[in-house]
Amino acid sequence: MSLFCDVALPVPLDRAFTYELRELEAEVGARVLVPFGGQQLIGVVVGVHDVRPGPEVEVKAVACVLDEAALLSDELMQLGKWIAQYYCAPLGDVLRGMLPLTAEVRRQWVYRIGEQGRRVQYEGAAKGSSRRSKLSVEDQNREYAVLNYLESGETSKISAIRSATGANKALLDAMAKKRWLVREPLAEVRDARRLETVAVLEEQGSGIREQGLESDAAAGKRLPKLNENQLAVMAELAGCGGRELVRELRARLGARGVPDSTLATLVKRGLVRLEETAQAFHVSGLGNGGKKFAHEHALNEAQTEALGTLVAAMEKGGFRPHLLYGITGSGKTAVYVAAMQRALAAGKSALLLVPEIGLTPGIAAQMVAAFAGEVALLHSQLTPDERAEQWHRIRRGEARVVVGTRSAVFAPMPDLGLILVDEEHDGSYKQEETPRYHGRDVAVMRAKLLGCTVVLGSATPSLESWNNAERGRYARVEMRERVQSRPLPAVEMIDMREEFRETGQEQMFSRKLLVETQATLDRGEQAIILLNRRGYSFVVMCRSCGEKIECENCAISLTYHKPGNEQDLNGEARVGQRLECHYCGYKRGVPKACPKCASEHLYYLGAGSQQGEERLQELFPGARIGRMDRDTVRTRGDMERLLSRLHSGEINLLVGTQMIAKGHDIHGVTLVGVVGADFALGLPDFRAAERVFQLITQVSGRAGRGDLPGKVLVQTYQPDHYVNKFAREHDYTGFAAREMYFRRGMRYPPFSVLANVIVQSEHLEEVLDWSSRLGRWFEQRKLAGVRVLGPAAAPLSRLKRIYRYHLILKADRRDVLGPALREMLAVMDREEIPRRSVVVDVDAMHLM
Ligand SMILES: Nc1ncnc2c1ncn2[C@@H]1O[C@H](COP(=O)(O)OP(=O)(O)OP(=O)(O)O)[C@@H](O)[C@H]1O
Ligand SMILES: [Zn+2]
Repeated sequence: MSLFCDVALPVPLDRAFTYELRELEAEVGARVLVPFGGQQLIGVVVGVHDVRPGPEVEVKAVACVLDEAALLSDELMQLGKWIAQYYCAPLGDVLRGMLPLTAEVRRQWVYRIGEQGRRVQYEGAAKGSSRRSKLSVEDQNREYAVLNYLESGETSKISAIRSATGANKALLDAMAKKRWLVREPLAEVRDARRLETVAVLEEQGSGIREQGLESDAAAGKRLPKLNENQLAVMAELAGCGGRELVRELRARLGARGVPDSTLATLVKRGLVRLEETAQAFHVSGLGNGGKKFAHEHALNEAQTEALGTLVAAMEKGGFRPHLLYGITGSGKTAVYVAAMQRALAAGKSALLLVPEIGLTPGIAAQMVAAFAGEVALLHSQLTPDERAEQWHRIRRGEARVVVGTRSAVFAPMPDLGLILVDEEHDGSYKQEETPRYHGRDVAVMRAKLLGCTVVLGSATPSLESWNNAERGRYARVEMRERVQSRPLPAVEMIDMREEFRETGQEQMFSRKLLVETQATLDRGEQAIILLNRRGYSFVVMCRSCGEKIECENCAISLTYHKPGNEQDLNGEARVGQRLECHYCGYKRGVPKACPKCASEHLYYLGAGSQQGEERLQELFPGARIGRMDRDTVRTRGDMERLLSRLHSGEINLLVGTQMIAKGHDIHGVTLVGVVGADFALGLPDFRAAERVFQLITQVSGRAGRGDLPGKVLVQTYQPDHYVNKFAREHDYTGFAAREMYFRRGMRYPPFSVLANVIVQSEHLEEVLDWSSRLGRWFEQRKLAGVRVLGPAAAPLSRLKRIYRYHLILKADRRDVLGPALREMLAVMDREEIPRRSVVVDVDAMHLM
């Protein structure tokens, strides 16, 4: 039995803390509860030993060991340490992110009587309760009751105090504030909830549905006591086949202003019953729009060959990274499924990472169809309880197939034999908070530690991965044809400068796009149009003073939103027209005059998806239009409903932001329009061209996936830009070669390694001071092989009231960048620049 353990805590310090075990036993990789700076924190044991720290350190005792055995395997502990090192992040933060088990520990407060409280109690008893107070007599009496109740000095939970005295939390906290009570956190472990509640429409209730509940007051007449809210609940339930998770139901109805209590009323009246279900997962819309699921296809030649390469790698064993470059519609999913089946057959488990399950629910359905009960899904819309439940299932080996977003790369799978990363180029794999790891790169590292096969798949690989393949670090597997020899769509560029010259008008849509859209709809086919900004207009400018209306908290133009049938972000009431900040969510009414010069000539610029929808409705009154953006799609459910209306053909014209480009496989789409995508070419970020190329290629890839060939029209002001030229030819390889040439010349990744160091504070003076001190230090230090750009104001110079300056570090080699950053962090500590004020973003995806 060891005397001490070293614990990694989620605090911004690059070190572990030593605690005394005092007869407790703790394994490396287990969680413990320990006192830290006046609170109790959960940390992970990273070492046990008998070496007492020096006398200058006060060693406290572990309060509680939360896990009998290690929760994190050796392999995951190693991976965590690698991440901490590589991304310069505190190990405690990394490990906390790897263990999604917060649900198992509920924070609770306990109270005990304080010194001041004793005095008051004594005085009160001596003089009677005549103290002057703003409180009601009732509350004053309650306060005394609480003091009496806690007289013994023991701590007590809020629930116990409340039932004894009637005091609520606000009253207790107010007492703690005037030091009558002492408030302490109590962390307690409980089992993750295993059950979910489902609402089920009762017989009597479904009868109502058949009589046409949704449409009219008829149902209301027959059952005069059902009010509007109750009818809404019944209709929603009927709409999902008479059964739905209560959680989902509440979310959807809540968004329409129906209170939670309505469901309870219906239960009381016997129209709905509640059932507990052990099934934490619920993949609705399991249909596949009449198409076959991935696992039902006999693989074609290219797919068979790709699979052969992957299976051979798995059989050989060892670390084998692959880049699967397969054009849009080449059938990559079927190859993933087949490879995963082979891994399972060999007694291994398989992990598939996807960018955002919510945006491509198709993938979840494909996996559930192929692997049924063997699948665990991990994504951001799980509640903490569900996440914990899945985590344990996976760890017990009950789910040998895991499909999930970024953090699923930490899934505690035994015998992991295959890791797949779909759409490996997607930016959402990068976590934009500490630890700022890249899920794809962590996947490759995990495969390396385990010695297993890893496959990165994409139609538009990141230049980093492409370069790794060119250099032979990754084996390249290619699928250069669409399934069933379907052609890629013809891509045509429409020069919007010429369009303006010829029509003399600035129009959102070109004449050609309108003609082709009409023809597509007339033929009974579907069209989608990309307008990659949400809202109505994304700039409101004053014609007199030239001022753009900006957010109060951010250096960002506010976006104008018209009142729509969409709900407000909290899912509450409907909102009217407003200006909204897309960074911090700040909203304000629409001013009549310029806030700066009071001129009434406000000018709305830049068409967003909401305006696109409105214009299309005017231009094509007969079209059945749908819109897909963050305003219309809030939950997985929203996305599923929208996609099923597309698959069924109920929607024949879809407008939306880049969400529409994400992996959707809608066979009726034959026309894709791209509007205003080259705006992003001008952004001050070295990945701008790569992103625009990916976007155009991916959205083009949605056309012609069924029996009919597709066509793409790209409206642009720069038809000769190389991005547009290569996109027109579907020439990824050509684009990559050209872009590599620039990157090499400018020494940008993949020809250097880069870190963005962002200095931030609410106070501009601090930001200026700290960033210039860091800048001077780099200048004097003259690190060999490291170039430092800046400090300079970040392109987004203020976000959420925080001022931002940055330094960009470029290094030739990884092994000089890491030490340079760590030295900088040490200097910051010496100079007392707070660690939380400096963000170190290694391999930053955005330099904004
Ligand atoms: N061997 C096959 N024969 C016929 N159809 C197939 C075959 N394999 C896959 N498909 C179908 O081809 C379509 C495209 O497949 P999938 O969605 O996997 O493409 P993808 O390569 O992932 O493309 P993207 O990168 O655009 O998402 C799907 O409808 C799929 O069911
Ligand atoms: Zn803002």
